[in-house]
Amino acid sequence: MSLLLSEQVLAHEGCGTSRQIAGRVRPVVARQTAPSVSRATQKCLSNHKAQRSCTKLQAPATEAPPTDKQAGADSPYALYTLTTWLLKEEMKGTIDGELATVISSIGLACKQIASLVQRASLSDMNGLAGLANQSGEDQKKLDVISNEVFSNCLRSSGRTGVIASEEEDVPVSVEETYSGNYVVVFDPLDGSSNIDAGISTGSIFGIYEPSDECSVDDMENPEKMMDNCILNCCQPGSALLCSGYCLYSSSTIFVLTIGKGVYGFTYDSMVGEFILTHPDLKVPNLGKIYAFNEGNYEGWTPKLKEYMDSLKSSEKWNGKPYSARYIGSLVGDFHRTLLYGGIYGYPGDTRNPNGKLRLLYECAPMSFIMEQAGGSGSTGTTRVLDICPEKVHQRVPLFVGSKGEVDYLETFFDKE
Ligand SMILES: O=P(O)(O)OC[C@H]1O[C@](O)(COP(=O)(O)O)[C@@H](O)[C@@H]1O
Repeated sequence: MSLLLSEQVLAHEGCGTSRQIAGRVRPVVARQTAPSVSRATQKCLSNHKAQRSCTKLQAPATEAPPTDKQAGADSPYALYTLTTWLLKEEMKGTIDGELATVISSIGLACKQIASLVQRASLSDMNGLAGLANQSGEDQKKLDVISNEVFSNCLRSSGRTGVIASEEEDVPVSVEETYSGNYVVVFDPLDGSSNIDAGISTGSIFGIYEPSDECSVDDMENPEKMMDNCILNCCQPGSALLCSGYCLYSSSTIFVLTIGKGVYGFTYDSMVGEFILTHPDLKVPNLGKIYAFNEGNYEGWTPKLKEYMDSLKSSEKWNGKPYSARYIGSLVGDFHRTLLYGGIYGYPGDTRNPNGKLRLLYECAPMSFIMEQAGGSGSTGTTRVLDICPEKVHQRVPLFVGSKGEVDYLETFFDKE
C-alpha cells in the first residue's frame, strides 16, 4: 500500500492530473474503492491503468510486485511462456537446444490432449477402444488417441531416439531422428478411468540421455535393436534429465523439472500458450492431507494398517486428524499434494504385492519432481529414484509427498 505525501509527487507525467491532499496521511489505493474517490483521482488512476507510463504512482494493491518472470520485460504484455523459459534455460546452459525441442514437442502434445479431453463428450471420444494394453487393462479411446498424439509429437521433434509408453507393449526406436536421440518414457493419459466422468486426468513423462552402449540403429539385427531399446529405457530415475506432467482439470497445468527446481505453467487458451504461473515450487514439509485408496486396506500389511490408523487417530492438526482426499488420478492427487503438502500412496497389497503404478513412466518421473520441490518419493523402504527397472512396465509401491510425511510413513516400514 503506497502513501503519497508531497504535492509534486502527485503531478504525474503522462496523465498530467494532480490533486491536493489535506494534510492527512491516506493510502491512495484504498481510496479507489471508497465511493468518495474524486473524479480526478478516478480519471488519473484509469489513465495510469491505460498508460502505465507514470512510474511515480504505485501499482494498485491487487497487482503483484514484478517477479523475476517479468525481469527485463518492461511491457505489461510480455508473456513468460514455456518457450521463453526453455530459451532462458538454454541461454543459461542448463539444457541444450535439442532437449528444449523435445520438451516443447511434449508441451504441444499436452495442448492437443487437453482439447481432446475437454471435448471428449462432444466428439464421442468417451468409452472403451475395445483394445487392452500389455497390462491387460481395457484401453479407453482417449488412451489410444493420446498415445498416438504423444508419439507423433515426439517423432516430429526429430530429437528422440527411443520412446516407451504405458500403452505400447515394447519401446520403439524412432527412425525420424535427426539428432539428439533422447529417450522419452511416458504415460499419455494417466487416470483415464476418470475420463468419462470428466474428472481430472493427466500425462506424465520422463527424459533420459541415450545410453552409449546400446545403439538402437542396428537395423540388421532387429532383436538386438529391441534389446537395446529396452536397455536404453530401463535407467534409474536418478539418471532423469527432465520429468514432468500435465494436469487436465479445471485448468490445464504443465509442471516440470530439469533438475533445478520445479516450474508450473498454466495453459492460456486465449493465446494458446503455457504461461509461467508457479515459479520454483516448494512442497510444504508437512501436510494434513493423505490420498490412499483405502478400499485396499484389508490387503495391506499390519504395519501399514497401523500407519493409516495413526493418521485417523492423530490430533496433530489443531486437535484434528489427517484429512482424506482421493481422486483416483495420480496426476490430480500428486498436484494437490505438491501444492498443499501431505502424502499420496499406492502401496502393495495381498492381490498386487508391488501395487499398481509403473516405476518407469509414473513413479520415477513423479518422485524426481517431488524431490526437486523438497519432498520425497519412496517405496516405503527404498528411494524410488535409486531403483533400476528390470522391465519397462515394472510396478513398485509408491509413497510420495512432503518429506516429513514420507519420513513418518517409512518409520512404520522400518519396524517390519
Ligand atoms: O482405482 P485405483 O486402484 O485406486 O487406481 C487409481 C490409480 O491408478 C491410476 O489410474 C494409474 O493407472 P492408469 O495410468 O492406467 O490410469 C492412477 O492415476 C491412480 O492414482
